[in-house]
Amino acid sequence: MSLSVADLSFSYGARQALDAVTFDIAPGRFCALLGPNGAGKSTLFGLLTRLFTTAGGRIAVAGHDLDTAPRRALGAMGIVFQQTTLDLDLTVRQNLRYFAALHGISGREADTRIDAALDRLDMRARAGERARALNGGHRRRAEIARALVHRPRTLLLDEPTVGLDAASRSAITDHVHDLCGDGLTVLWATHLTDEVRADDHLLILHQGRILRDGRAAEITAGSNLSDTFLTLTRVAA
Ligand SMILES: Nc1ncnc2c1ncn2[C@@H]1O[C@H](COP(=O)(O)OP(=O)(O)OP(=O)(O)O)[C@@H](O)[C@H]1O
Repeated sequence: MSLSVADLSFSYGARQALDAVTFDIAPGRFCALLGPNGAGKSTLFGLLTRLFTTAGGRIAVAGHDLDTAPRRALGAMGIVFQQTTLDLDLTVRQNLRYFAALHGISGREADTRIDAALDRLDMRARAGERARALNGGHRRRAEIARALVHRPRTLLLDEPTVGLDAASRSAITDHVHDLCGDGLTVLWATHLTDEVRADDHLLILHQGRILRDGRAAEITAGSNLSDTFLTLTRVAA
């Protein structure tokens, strides 16, 4: 499995944010983690990226246990956080070069990888522009390209379309779906049902618990996802 999470629980003091969360994502799959505000998506991302830790449960990335082999596990992961982390005064290429250097990649090898990552997001023509000059959608694409430079096996994105207009949102959702299939696995957190496709692996998270885990089309069973999601999250509220 590309990403394996078993029996993960987490509390902020008395408030339980995750309750025995368990799922596996197969290599090359796009997995949508769909949950309303407060479902626990960011908490799960915090644990996956080791921003914080919890005593119980287990996380493995590309077979590497996050507790016992954190460098390998984190090295197999690309991460795009909700808030932008580009240096707005640097060009797109400089931002990616800086990130590559942090991973010990420099010189011609870095440039080759950066060009390939920018091509995957259709961003090569923007490489020389300062991040500040880009619109929100292109900044996000630059960040996604940056997260691919070290060739991760699994890409995590925490609500990557927040604050974007409809056209940029749809373009980024398409781009990231296109990234899957050649071995890259994606975990995409969202509260927007229109970002999920029928063939996606879908996890519905509500109040810290996984309510559904399967192919989106099977979960909706002919109904539309928005209705299914509202019904599920209303019933369990
Ligand atoms: N630092 C904190 N201290 C206390 N409770 C917190 C803290 N961070 C989150 N919570 C609570 O934990 C639960 C899960 O929050 P989390 O931010 O993980 O959800 P989310 O699905 O990412 O929501 P959103 O879409 O609003 O970001 C919520 O009930 C939230 O109020």
